[in-house]
Amino acid sequence: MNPVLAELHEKARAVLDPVHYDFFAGGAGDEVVLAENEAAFRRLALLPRVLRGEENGPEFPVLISPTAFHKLAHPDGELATARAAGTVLVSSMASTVPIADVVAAATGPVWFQLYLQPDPEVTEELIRRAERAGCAALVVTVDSPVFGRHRRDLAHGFHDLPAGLAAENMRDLPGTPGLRRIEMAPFTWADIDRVRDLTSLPVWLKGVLHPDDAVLAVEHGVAGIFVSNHGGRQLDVVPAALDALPAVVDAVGGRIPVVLDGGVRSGADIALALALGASAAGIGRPVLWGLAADGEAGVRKVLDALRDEFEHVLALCGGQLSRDMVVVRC
Ligand SMILES: Cc1cc2nc3c(=O)[nH]c(=O)nc-3n(C[C@H](O)[C@H](O)[C@H](O)COP(=O)(O)O)c2cc1C
Ligand SMILES: CC(C)CC(=O)C(=O)O
Repeated sequence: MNPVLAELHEKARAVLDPVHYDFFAGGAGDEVVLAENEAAFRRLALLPRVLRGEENGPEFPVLISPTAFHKLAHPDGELATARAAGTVLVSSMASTVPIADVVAAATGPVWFQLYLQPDPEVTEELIRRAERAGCAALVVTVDSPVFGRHRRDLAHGFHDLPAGLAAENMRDLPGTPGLRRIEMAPFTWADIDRVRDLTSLPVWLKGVLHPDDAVLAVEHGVAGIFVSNHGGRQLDVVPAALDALPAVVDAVGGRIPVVLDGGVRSGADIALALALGASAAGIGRPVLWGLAADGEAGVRKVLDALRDEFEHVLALCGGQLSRDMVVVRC
């Protein structure tokens, strides 16, 4: 793990209310997948190429994956994250700052993460809010037909945000004055088609693990996919996100970009994801640790540390990353 990230994690653990720390840190079930996401990177190694001179590698290929409730981490919440981002920020539908304010504060493109809602008018209004705010894409999370079961939250009895905090995008939606609860439901590809018909924004899917679903995503005109197991917070029997990546990349065959998130904690992790065919890596918890430890400056430290380390790893790899450079450790 990058030492800056490790230090910010320790600081976050020390300053956060333990209930909120556990909400951020925890996973589903026995937290097997939570641990595996990081362990999968340790099982792989990179064979660097030599004598390549000065090759131009990819730009800093990191985006901020959507995480809920940033005001639990810091009073400035998503505003601090947006100010620090400087790269794509996928803003959670469950943000504690309305999406228009997130976009206004942002230093890079903002994409809106959407959980489709059972009432289509509610879903449409959320999409319109994202459009009006100036979001550059929609990211529909498809790995959550039901809520994950997080034992740490259940043990603490943590179900609701403290007084004064709310999922601000869920205010004053059709049919409900005031706040509406986020609902999960089992949607279908026809619902994705409807979202595509409703908006001219690029529509990404987040939470694809099966290669056949990746092919369906391409066939349904999706702009890109996130190979993700929701940071180990949904089904605790799936593979590590990194282990699911190569088959999805092969199925997609370069037709759309594939982002990997889950367990990315260093420049080497980013390099491994790219070598296995990801266009970019997403980071979830490290941003929350930076935010909790030091607000906007903390998020910036996370991104700067990863950028610096990734560039160093890339230089040591001869400026290029490809699958033939990845080997399994003995
Ligand atoms: C506290 C927390 C809240 C999350 N909230 C959301 C969310 O609102 N929407 C979503 O699509 N994913 C959500 N995720 C999943 C992240 O987008 C991402 O897939 C995951 O955190 C990546 O793994 P990492 O934390 O190991 O980097 C959340 C993850 C965490 C840890
Ligand atoms: C269910 C959401 C409010 C947040 C989420 O996706 C998560 O906590 O993993």
